[in-house]
Amino acid sequence: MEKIFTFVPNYFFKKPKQNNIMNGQKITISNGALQVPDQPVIPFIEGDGTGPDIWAASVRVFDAAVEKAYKGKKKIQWLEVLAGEKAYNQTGNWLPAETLTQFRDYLVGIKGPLTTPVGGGIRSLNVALRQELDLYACVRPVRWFTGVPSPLKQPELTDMVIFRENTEDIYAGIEFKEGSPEADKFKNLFKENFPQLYKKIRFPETSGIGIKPVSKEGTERLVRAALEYAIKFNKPSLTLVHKGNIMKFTEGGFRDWGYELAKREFGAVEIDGGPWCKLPGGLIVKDAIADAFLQQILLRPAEYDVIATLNLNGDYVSDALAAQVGGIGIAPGANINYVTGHAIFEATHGTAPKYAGQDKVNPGSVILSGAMMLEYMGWQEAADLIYSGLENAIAAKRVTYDFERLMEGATLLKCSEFGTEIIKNMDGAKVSA
Ligand SMILES: NC(=O)C1=CN([C@@H]2O[C@H](COP(=O)(O)OP(=O)(O)OC[C@H]3O[C@@H](n4cnc5c(N)ncnc54)[C@H](OP(=O)(O)O)[C@@H]3O)[C@@H](O)[C@H]2O)C=CC1
Ligand SMILES: O=C(O)CCC(=O)C(=O)O
Ligand SMILES: [Mg+2]
Repeated sequence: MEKIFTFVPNYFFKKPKQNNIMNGQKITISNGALQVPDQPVIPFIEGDGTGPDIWAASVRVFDAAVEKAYKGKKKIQWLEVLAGEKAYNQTGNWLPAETLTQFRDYLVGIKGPLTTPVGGGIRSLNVALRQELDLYACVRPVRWFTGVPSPLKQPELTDMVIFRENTEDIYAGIEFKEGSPEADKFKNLFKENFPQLYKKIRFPETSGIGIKPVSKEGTERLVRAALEYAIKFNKPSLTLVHKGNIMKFTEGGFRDWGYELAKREFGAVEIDGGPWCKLPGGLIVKDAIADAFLQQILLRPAEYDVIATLNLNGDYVSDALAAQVGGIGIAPGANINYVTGHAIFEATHGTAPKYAGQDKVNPGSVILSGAMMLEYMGWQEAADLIYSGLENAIAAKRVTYDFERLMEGATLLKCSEFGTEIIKNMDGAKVSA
């Protein structure tokens, strides 16, 4: 992967402020199980754009939920780590090595959104974090909370969990810029070795070139995680989403390797000669071509439960599905390596730069990502308090601009006020998560 570059030596800049984590301990993993101390140190990245507003609201919610659930017995010791514009301004480096070290050492972390310029400039820091820590599964649950405005007549029928492959595909960042010496060199190599294929490039002189690696190994670990999730939560189906009719050896490979894994490791047998198959417990493994899938999720969402897909498809599907249940203001996610236990939780949305510094946007996605993190840590009671606080705030129609503009009779709250509203409404009632 392309390295994130440093322009200026670190010592030239002031050191980032360190939090007081004196009493904190590391989360560890033993025999595949997380060991979570009562005062875990959790690194966080505030994020660019609207990130600081969202983080300020979210961290108050996390602390209040933990305090209310455990009455001081448990407490998160937050450790700020730098990435993005704040890191560049303070250290001259967009993604300091220390940040990666802290996420590696402390195992579980959370982040706000980070800016990626279009066209030139640095490559995505979000993608870099996932690749450097090998967080191969991007897990994005999509479900409707009662009262959230939605363009669908029956938004409650959309209840899916996306498992997006997070380390391969065109996100590997292997690209050659049109007109560059590297592009010319690559095209010459290609022409020499595959003259017939080279002829298929419509405008070879003016083409930028990208490479799309998709491996059996990468597919299998992602599909395995999705199948294990589907079995654990008794889901009726898993759908492999791909464009394998066109990209036969990458997206088509993903589909074939997914089915093979289901049969080999999970005992699936073909239904009516395949390719759909069924696990002994009844779980159906099926597949859908990505374009058709995007219309099916709107027209027949109830037919889909767990989705396993490649990196780019997963990116598109995440925002499309989020829109069905209220938008990306309320779409959480996690980047997880289920073998090492490393995980970084983050929203599906980006920095929403036009709203930066206005204390305006919905902090719900980061707050729900934090609730996912608490569940991952086994702190279910605190997570449930967050779910109940959020559901009650929405039921009272006291919401941020994205919901308020679509709800009748709603009260418009700022980002920070919505955080406070969630805290006030944590009633401890067990809700569906
Ligand atoms: N994981 C990450 O850190 C991600 C980073 N990015 C980066 O973010 C930057 C901006 O990307 P962009 O394409 O504008 O996408 P964004 O997700 O940042 O914003 C697009 C639109 O989504 C809505 N939206 C986003 N966040 C919220 C929120 N918290 N509450 C309510 N509505 C919200 C807004 O809609 P409306 O205008 O209707 O109010 C906003 O204009 C880019 O640099 C991109 O690379 C993008 C995605 C993920
Ligand atoms: O890294 C980015 O800027 C975009 C990432 C993204 O869209 C996503 O993770 O969903
Ligand atoms: Mg995206």
